[in-house]
Amino acid sequence: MSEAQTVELAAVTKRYGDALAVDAISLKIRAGSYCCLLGPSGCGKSSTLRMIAGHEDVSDGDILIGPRVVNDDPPAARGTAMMFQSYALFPHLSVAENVAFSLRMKGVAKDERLNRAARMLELVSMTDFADRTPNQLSGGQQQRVALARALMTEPSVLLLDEPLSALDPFLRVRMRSELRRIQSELGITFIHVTHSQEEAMALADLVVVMNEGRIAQSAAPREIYNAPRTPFVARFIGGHNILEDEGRTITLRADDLSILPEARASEARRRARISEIEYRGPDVRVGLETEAGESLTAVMGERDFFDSPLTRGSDVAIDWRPEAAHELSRDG
Ligand SMILES: Nc1ncnc2c1ncn2[C@@H]1O[C@H](COP(=O)(O)OP(=O)(O)OP(=O)(O)O)[C@@H](O)[C@H]1O
Repeated sequence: MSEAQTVELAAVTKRYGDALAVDAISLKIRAGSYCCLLGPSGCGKSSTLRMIAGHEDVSDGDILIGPRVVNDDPPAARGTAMMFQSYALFPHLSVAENVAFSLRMKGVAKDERLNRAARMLELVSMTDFADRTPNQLSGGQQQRVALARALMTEPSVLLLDEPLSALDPFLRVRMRSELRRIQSELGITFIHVTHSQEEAMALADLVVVMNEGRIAQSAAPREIYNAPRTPFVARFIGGHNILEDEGRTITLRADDLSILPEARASEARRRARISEIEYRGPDVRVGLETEAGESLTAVMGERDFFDSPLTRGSDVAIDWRPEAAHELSRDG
């Protein structure tokens, strides 16, 4: 495998005609790290990935891979490889031949290319399927083959565009841990586009949350979760309340909100009425309407909830530790 490389974006902009898809974003991705570009549909994450790959021109700004500006390099000269959402395997070739295909194009001798393909199939735990054709594989298996094929070119940066979105939820979680294992075994840089905050949290060293062509926040998953910077980030990653408190806009994790008996209202920060109770297995989500008309959510561990169950329509008091509140900046 090649050596891992840093990827740096310096004020990178993408326009399609008059439409601004990516708006002067700057970002440094450490060599050998796992980065997730996260955001809702249309926020510019795929355009960003395609510009790094060289499948899309940069309208403005620079893309650096390692020390080199690659804006004008063709995709094959960048040391990147791309894995797509649709696996695009050749139906008439065996798994081993699919994986070895890029080497065949380069004129590498058959023995050597099949040897290298075998090593790659071992990495993705597909050795036993080498002689099958793609239509004899499950979705998850096809995806491993596509991953092995992308890695055959020995990229220093692997780009993955929604690689798990076609899988059922069970397989998605399994492949997620496989991706992480493969990335740490190879030690190369992975840049993975997703709209799933759960996927980004589980995989990434660096989560880059995008909104309307800009970076809303880029940080380690725990920092994003514990201290979202803007209302957009807090809403998008979920599990947070946003409220006005003492002239500030603050965010509070739903599991940092304590529900107290109404009798303790004098020592609590808000009075509220329980509007909804949702059982979710490991925990229970409690919807609350405060006297001031705010809709808040508390999440309690399943056992804690049933130690002293609450009922819909009852009046309670709510409180939080001061250190659980984080002040938000404005969006944009
Ligand atoms: N080839 C194109 N021509 C014109 N506009 C485009 C093109 N590709 C993307 N766009 C627009 O640019 C914006 C960003 O698109 P992009 O595909 O990068 O977003 P995304 O975050 O990856 O969304 P999704 O998750 O839906 O793929 C969108 O408004 C989209 O409509």
